[in-house]
Amino acid sequence: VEPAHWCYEIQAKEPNSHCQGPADWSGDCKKTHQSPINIDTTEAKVNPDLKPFTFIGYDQKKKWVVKNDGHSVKMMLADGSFIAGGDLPTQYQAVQLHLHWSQEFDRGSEHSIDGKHFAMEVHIVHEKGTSSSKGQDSKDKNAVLAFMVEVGDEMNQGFQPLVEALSHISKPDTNTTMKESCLQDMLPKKEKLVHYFRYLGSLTTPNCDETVVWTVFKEPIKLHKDQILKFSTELYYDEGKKLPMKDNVRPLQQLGNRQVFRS
Ligand SMILES: Nc1nc(-c2ccc(Cl)c(S(N)(=O)=O)c2)cs1
Ligand SMILES: [Zn+2]
Repeated sequence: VEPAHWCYEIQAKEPNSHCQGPADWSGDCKKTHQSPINIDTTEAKVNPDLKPFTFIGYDQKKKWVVKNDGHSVKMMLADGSFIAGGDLPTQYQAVQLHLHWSQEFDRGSEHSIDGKHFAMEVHIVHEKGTSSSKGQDSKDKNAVLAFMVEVGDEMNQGFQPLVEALSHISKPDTNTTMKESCLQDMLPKKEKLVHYFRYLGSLTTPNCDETVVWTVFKEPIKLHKDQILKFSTELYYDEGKKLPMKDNVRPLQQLGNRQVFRS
């Protein structure tokens, strides 16, 4: 019998789902330095070493490949974009951008800030340096930049290429090529990215490896509600297009003995 694949609660509670919901995730998912967490801003300690980031190649216009991987929608960023600064030990190479969301705009983010959840959360996943400099399972093998998404009253033009691609990848394990776009146009203005929270945690998907340096930016991305709703109405978890892809959000994890810092 095949080992059950991991899934989110909304999928696990379907009759005959046979997939493992968050409570049953294996790997490192039951360890103590897990993500996501609630960020209590009053408890966050100012760290003057948390300097602004340098974004390299984030302004390059490309026709990104984007896929529905059955858990989220993922833009493949390999070999062009990097980050440095932000008190990271070296440059990190961007690997992929994906999102987490709900149809309810107050429960679509994985992290919460002072108990507030947002409509969506954007994750840009980076890997340390180049292949040669990568240690095995070092605590900072990955760096994820997390951006909250709020409902705004204007269309976010920078997100349109991604939003327009969704209808072409409604089924899991499908991909398509987006119209030309650049990462920079999808993010808040650089000067707004000086305020962020920092802590050491994990992937929020199995095997939940505790190898992530998390950066959660204070400044949210604003999308029009119709743009946000497109993720829940165009994408599906299943081949049969019976289960709309939404609530792909891992429950909050305990902070434990960890300290959250702030720039
Ligand atoms: N949809 C999928 N997302 C991942 C993944 C891989 C690496 C990371 Cl770091 C993350 S997350 N959510 O912690 O940013 C997710 C695999 S499959
Ligand atoms: Zn994620």
